[in-house]
Amino acid sequence: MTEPSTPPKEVLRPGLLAGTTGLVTGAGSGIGRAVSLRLAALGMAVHGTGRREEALAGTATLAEGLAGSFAYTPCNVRETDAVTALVEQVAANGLDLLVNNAGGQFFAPAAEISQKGWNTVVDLNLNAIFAVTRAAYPHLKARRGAVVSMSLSGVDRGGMGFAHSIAARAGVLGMTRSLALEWARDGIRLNCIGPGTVVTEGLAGEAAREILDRLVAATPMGEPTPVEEVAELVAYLASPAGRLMTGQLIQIDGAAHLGPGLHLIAS
Ligand SMILES: NC(=O)C1=CN([C@@H]2O[C@H](COP(=O)(O)OP(=O)(O)OC[C@H]3O[C@@H](n4cnc5c(N)ncnc54)[C@H](OP(=O)(O)O)[C@@H]3O)[C@@H](O)[C@H]2O)C=CC1
Repeated sequence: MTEPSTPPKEVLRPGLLAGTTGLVTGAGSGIGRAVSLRLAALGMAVHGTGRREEALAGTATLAEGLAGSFAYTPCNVRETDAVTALVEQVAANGLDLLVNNAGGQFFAPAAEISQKGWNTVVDLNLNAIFAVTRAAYPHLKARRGAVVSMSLSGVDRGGMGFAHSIAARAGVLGMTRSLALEWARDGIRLNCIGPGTVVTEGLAGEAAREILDRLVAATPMGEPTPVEEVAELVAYLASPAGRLMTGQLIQIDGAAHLGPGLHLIAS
């Protein structure tokens, strides 16, 4: 059998997530937008957040006509009180899925990361995730829901150029595994996804071309991870088929985590 040149990226059945509700952070771009659109296509009522209203509005436009829906509220997830209030508002009528996707970092050798820069990245990629997840807990418990947190390929082995981000996301992995235990009898499942290189806004420009080329060259399968394939994995984890999957780091990265390492500075 010959392989199709463009493999199908959508394998889940229509209507799979009808009647469910989800919250996606960072829903206005990249992976978060693709995840939101796929969940809505499968019937979920998705609520998205992020700082830029126009980006969220763009996702809403793309979601028009899908089986589910996409609504949004701009919010900075680093503002703990605001994001906690948002979770309460969104989850008031039930919450089946939380996708902790908002995140990011700058690439720098650790010796050049200021304390403020470190704190900013840890606030975004760890502290905000705890705040949102803790606020979501009673609502997820009521619906035996799921949490998916976007991490990095190779997060458990380290990488050069983003010590702050890897430290934060390794913290999220530890939190995920701990809460998978604490909340197991509540029926709440928590997992991390580790994408390899994903060509989104941050890596799509000409200036980022060299970084992208280096990352793809360090990926044994020799290609970046399409956003649609990350989205399909999130939907799978939200579905009944993922019922017994919890406490895991699932790397969707063309074996990048087994390769030479995805380093953003030279050794
Ligand atoms: N692209 C890649 O190669 C990889 C990405 N990842 C991770 O996947 C996730 C999505 O990244 P990707 O789609 O590529 O990148 P994007 O930059 O497109 O997405 C990041 C999203 O997070 C939102 N965000 C950032 N800071 C905040 C904040 N303080 N409050 C609320 N929202 C915020 C942004 O929205 P806004 O600016 O409007 O606030 C944006 O929508 C990130 O956690 C990223 O680190 C992991 C592995 C690889």
